Amino acid sequence: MRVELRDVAAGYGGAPVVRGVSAEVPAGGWLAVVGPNGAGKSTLLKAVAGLVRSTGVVEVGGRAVGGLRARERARLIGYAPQVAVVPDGLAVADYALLGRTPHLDPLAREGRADREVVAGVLDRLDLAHLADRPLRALSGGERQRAVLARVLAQQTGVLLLDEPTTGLDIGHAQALLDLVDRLRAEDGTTVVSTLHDLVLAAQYADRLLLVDGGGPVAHGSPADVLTQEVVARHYAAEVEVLRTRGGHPAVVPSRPV
Ligand SMILES: Nc1ncnc2c1ncn2[C@@H]1O[C@H](COP(=O)(O)OP(=O)(O)OP(=O)(O)O)[C@@H](O)[C@H]1O
Repeated sequence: MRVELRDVAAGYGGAPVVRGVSAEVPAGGWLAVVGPNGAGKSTLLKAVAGLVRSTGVVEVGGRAVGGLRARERARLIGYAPQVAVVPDGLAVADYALLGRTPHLDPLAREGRADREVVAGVLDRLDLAHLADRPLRALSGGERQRAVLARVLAQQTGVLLLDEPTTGLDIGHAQALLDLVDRLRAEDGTTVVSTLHDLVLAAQYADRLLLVDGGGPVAHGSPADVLTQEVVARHYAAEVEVLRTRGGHPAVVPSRPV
């Protein structure tokens, strides 16, 4: 499902905190929104999710997000916020099952097929052994994975993931991004994510959008966007740009000797 943004501005009531953003993400594409703290990345994602007021065009599958009812939106778009508020007492599996709600008839209960979807997602996120554990009794990384389990159980054509790897160790971060990548390749799921980790962003996204001060400053392939000068200018960081074996740029901090 294609995502299209044209001259999008969004904010919280006062002056827009992000503006002038245009991007097209084809079905099965992965756009990573990167940029320094406070640049407007999360706000942009919320605008695509229809959760903050925006102007310009935000379309998913050719439909304006602002015109969709909440239930309809939840069938098309799965959104994982950077910091999710979760019902602490709920068990992991029951929480993930909430992701099936938009697919149920009103008043209907989840059926076997829904439980199977959840079991599959928990398995793939290494959460199966924690299925009955209340959310309050999870580590930070386990909790983050539970939030993603709910969103993946929603089985939407578009995934909006705000810093999905925060708090995850390198193995779980990789497993999560591999899983999302598989959904993208096999089901044509379209992904828009924010990612602070530029090494991961360059390996998984096919396009990067660099936002600074609320506006887009670079847009293109990871190799085009992640140059030493661009990163130095917009992050005020001393970095080197190495290459991975797969040819992806790997931005690493360069400590003065
Ligand atoms: N609910 C809100 N009300 C008012 N201003 C907000 C709100 N949320 C964020 N902002 C402001 O909007 C600007 C952009 O914030 P946003 O969270 O989009 O940045 P970000 O690029 O995701 O940052 P980070 O990398 O730190 O997560 C910041 O100046 C922030 O202080």
